[in-house]
Amino acid sequence: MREENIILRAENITKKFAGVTALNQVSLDVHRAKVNVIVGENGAGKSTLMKILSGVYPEYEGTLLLNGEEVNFSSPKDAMGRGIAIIHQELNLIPYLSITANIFLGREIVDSFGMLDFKKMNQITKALLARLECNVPPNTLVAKLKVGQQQQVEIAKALLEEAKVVIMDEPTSAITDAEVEVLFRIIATLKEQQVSILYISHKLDELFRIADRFIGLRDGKMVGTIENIDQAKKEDLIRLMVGRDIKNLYVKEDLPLGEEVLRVEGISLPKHTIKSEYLVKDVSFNLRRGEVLGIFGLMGAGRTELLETIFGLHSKTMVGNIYIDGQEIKITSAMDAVANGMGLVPEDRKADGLVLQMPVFKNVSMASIDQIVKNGLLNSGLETDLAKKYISNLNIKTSSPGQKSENLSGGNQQKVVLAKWLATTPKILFLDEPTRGIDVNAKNEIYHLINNLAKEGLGVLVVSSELPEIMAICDRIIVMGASRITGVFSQKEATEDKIMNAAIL
Ligand SMILES: Nc1ncnc2c1ncn2[C@@H]1O[C@H](COP(=O)(O)OP(=O)(O)OP(=O)(O)O)[C@@H](O)[C@H]1O
Repeated sequence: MREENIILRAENITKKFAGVTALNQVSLDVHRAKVNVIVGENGAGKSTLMKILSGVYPEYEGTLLLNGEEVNFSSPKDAMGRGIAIIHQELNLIPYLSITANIFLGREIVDSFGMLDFKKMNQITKALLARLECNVPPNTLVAKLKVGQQQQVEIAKALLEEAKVVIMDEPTSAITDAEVEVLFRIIATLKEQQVSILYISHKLDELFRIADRFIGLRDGKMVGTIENIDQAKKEDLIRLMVGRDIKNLYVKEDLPLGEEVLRVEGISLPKHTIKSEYLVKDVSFNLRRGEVLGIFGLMGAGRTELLETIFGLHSKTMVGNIYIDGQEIKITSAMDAVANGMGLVPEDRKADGLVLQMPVFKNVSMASIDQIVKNGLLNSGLETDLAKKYISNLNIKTSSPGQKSENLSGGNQQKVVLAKWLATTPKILFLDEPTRGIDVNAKNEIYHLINNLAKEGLGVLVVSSELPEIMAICDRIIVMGASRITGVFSQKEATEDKIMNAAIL
């Protein structure tokens, strides 16, 4: 690669946190006007590296060169001023400001009287949004936008600063398939405009669509690159990430099923705003011990709302009946659900699953107080042992059980939420997108774990929007479309075509 085609170079970058070396002598090049993809397992150091490149962490060892010139960014603003923008997984917009106000925050245009020139700012915003195929009026409040559109606003912000390098950290984790297509077109246009992209994602299929090259990180070290994408196979990518082949990507064991553990009949959930419309409409199914039942649907199909309704989170507005072990029960809160042997691993781990400020061991034990209280006193030995067991079983990468949960990598935070619910030893487990943000190796581990839970007699209900995942791990698949059930398939009958056709009914 000729020097002028390298926009950004990292030389021997080391970053240490208390007790953890997140990056160890990492050297790599970012190629100009290419999609440079960073791959690696959970905790490999990808996000830490992106944060150094974008000025979030000004303190590190080693050297950064931008267009051959040494740089040291003191803040994200400083990096942005030098043409490096980052689009974080959790978007950073202010919901109750307009798109224009968000885009121009801190660099507002004023007219000759010193007044904010909204006309001009709206015009520029409109033009930026048009470049991104987003036709929403610039004065729309950000709170009213879908996640995909909010991401487009973040990209528009980067374009306004004429960013030369745009860093995207798992940009497709919360957007619809249609929005992913728009994002990929935007990336292609940015490349034509000589913008360089640094991209992180665990979705291997999408990476093959957009990557120009792969850079592998493992345990904080740079392990190599794949430059010749056309000839690369999925196995090559997995080897780069994990350091070995993962043979036999998981397929569910065919286990004998036990008695019915859960049955729901006629579950409906009206919308708060318009009572004649429904988020969940007349859903009935049963779940047996040892069964892994999948719920597939496109975004907005009502899958998450269905799980929440059964779990007692909408008890005031729901209708329908719930039976556990053949007995009808009324569940009016999450506490009721837990007392009746249910566990729910939610989709949004930061909002619903994890207290980020708390150490790992507290998050693990939080829903299992009865197991760690002896004679009315909390037994901290039992509490730590419980955490250690799950840290080991789920292979959670943390410097110690006492580490603050917010310091764990995204994928490892997800595993802590899973541990919290497994520790309650439920008989019915709801998993909502359990492997979002989880690397290919850990995904396999989680699939085996689900299988083992089923073997022990749990009934498992899994919501997933990844078709290959749902087809590999479930005995039976319910498809939802427009708030109702539109198809049910056994693992043997299910094909991608049949499931997709039912989902878009
Ligand atoms: N602020 C922090 N304090 C302590 N340790 C940290 C901090 N930030 C990251 N780490 C640790 O550094 C390592 C690398 O984390 P990083 O978030 O960069 O991984 P990642 O490759 O982005 O993982 P994922 O795919 O799960 O998002 C992990 O072991 C993590 O626990």
